[in-house]
Amino acid sequence: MSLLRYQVRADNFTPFFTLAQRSWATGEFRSEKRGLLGNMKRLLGWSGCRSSGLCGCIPRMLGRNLHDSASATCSLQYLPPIIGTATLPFDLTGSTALITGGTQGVGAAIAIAIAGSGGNVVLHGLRDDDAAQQTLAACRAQGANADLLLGDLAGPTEDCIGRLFDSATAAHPEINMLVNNAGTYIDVPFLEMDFERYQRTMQLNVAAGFFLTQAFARRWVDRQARGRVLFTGSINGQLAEPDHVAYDSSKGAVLAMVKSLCVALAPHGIRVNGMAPGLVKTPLTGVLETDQDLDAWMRLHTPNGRVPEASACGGAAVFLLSDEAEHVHGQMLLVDGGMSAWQQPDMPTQLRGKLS
Ligand SMILES: NC(=O)c1ccc[n+]([C@@H]2O[C@H](COP(=O)([O-])OP(=O)(O)OC[C@H]3O[C@@H](n4cnc5c(N)ncnc54)[C@H](O)[C@@H]3O)[C@@H](O)[C@H]2O)c1
Ligand SMILES: O=C(O)[C@H](O)[C@@H](O)[C@H](O)[C@H](O)CO
Repeated sequence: MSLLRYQVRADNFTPFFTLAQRSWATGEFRSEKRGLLGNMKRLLGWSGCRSSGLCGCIPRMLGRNLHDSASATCSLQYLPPIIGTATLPFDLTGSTALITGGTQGVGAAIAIAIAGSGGNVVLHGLRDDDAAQQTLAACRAQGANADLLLGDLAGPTEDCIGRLFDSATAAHPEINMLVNNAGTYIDVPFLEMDFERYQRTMQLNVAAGFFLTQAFARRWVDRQARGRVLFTGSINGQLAEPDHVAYDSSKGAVLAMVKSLCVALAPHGIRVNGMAPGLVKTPLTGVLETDQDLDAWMRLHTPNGRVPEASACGGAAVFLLSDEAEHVHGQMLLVDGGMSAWQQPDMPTQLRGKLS
């Protein structure tokens, strides 16, 4: 049993703190959970909060967001107003994520953001190459334990999922977050699409995430562990493109799966959400680096005028995985610069004028 005395300015925690904003919370916190007090100190350090020699936090936050069986007491003291806003750290300390397709692109950006938020990562990818090694190094540079597992998730479902699940849980039994990110698109006009390419798209983009989530959910339910699952969807799960019928169908399925899994797994304490990028720069969309016309067209059709690096997806992923999103279930968060909010971006102004 360890003891932490705390004194914290309440306006640093307004999202959680329903009491008077101009106040100090002081009190004691006892925990039997190893490492939790260290986490609390780190959390408070990050939020720039002043402490009374020792660090601490409000009991409500401890009880609700860290799921600890801790006891805490609290008293309040009225203080003059303090100007400034809180920054809330999304702390993943003590968590380990398996990220499929985590070696490059969007998956690597998610991995690096998780590492930067205190979590550990197990990257999964098709090959061990320079990109994979760079991502591992970037995660380790942030203090994370980082491992790499390889395998092809577009193969026969039970074999490839079973192999990844067995090797990941054998090496990292503590995995409590699954990021189903690996995906591919095959850009073929609908009338030319064949069964083999359709099936490969669906196997990787849909079936792999379905069965990997099932394997981890069974494990977490058995162990009464609160797992978290994040899918990488796409804006194409909600908006169509002519030559993307298989891809769009797969991402539409991911959107529906996030909602269905939420309903199936929330009663077990498992949270499932998705993050849907618009167009971001990754090896998959490498043409953007060389094709100025395409890049310019995409900027023109994105309200914030940007086609960002994949790192733009990291913050949304970390938020959805964090305890700060504890009541966020079954959502697909679009990270698209506003593209999906823009109705008929191609309509010329003179035609649009006729509508008004
Ligand atoms: N780049 C974008 O603009 C964009 C936009 C929306 C959604 N997405 C989605 O983001 C996810 C990642 O895309 P990206 O752009 O980073 O792609 P990418 O090609 O840069 O990276 C793909 C990752 O998946 C892994 N992978 C590929 N095929 C695999 C297989 N058969 N088995 C196992 N792993 C495999 C690769 O090793 C790599 O780590 C995908 O689900 C994609 O649909 C990307
Ligand atoms: O999911 C994705 O990989 C992206 O959304 C792409 O499909 C782009 O949106 C499209 O290529 C632009 O036209």
